[in-house]
Amino acid sequence: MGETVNPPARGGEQQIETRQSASSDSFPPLILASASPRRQELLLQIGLKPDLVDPADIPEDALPDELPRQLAARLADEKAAAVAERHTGAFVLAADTVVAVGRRALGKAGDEREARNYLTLLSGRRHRVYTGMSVVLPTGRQITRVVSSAVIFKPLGEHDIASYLKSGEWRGKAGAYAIQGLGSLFVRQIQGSYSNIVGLPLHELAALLNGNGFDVWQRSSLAASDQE
Ligand SMILES: Cc1cn([C@H]2C[C@H](O)[C@@H](COP(=O)(O)OP(=O)(O)OP(=O)(O)O)O2)c(=O)[nH]c1=O
Repeated sequence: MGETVNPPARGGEQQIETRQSASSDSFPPLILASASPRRQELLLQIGLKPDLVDPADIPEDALPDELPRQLAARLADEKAAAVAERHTGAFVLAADTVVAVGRRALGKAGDEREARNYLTLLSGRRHRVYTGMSVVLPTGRQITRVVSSAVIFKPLGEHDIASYLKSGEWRGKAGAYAIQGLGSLFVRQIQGSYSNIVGLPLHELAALLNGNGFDVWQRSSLAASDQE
């Protein structure tokens, strides 16, 4: 399988330097179908540098009566499928993170007012974070999984909310907060995967990849080079 990926140029696409290890040149490329810097950072944390970042551009609205878990799965699935159409013979990875309060899904807030509503809703409560992840394999087969974590927020005062909104951190984050940033000040407890809340559940991703022909230890730049 060739390692070079030369898709047609499009907005938001980012060519990443070639892989570190010459031995990896024969591997099918890894394409990250995501514009989220968090997902790139999480992959780098385990030594995986995508060969290409090619974000999907799909509408992210929920369908009538669609539950948060289903929404996360469907969007991850659609993102991976859309990008895989542009690339063959690659591992194409996409994800979608949704914050859920009961049956209600909170995506990214559109403006400060909506962000305030979300934070008010989350204040003093336990909620769930679902990340759907979907991988299209070089064979064309697609695998989608959803991972769920629970988060308990402390009760938020007006000073907390106003200051957080002013920080701007809420932008582009499901549920209008970032656990990896100032949002951590609100988090009393979590149950389940931390990386899942940030946007990509690393343990479950590795299990999925390892079980489907992508050896994470072998492809990680952080693992010993005699892993070949
Ligand atoms: C809950 C939470 C979400 N998030 C982020 C992860 C995702 O980037 C974002 C949810 O939006 P997503 O639609 O999942 O992802 P995205 O639009 O940023 O990128 P793409 O669709 O191209 O993959 O919220 C955090 O960074 N920290 C958190 O604590």
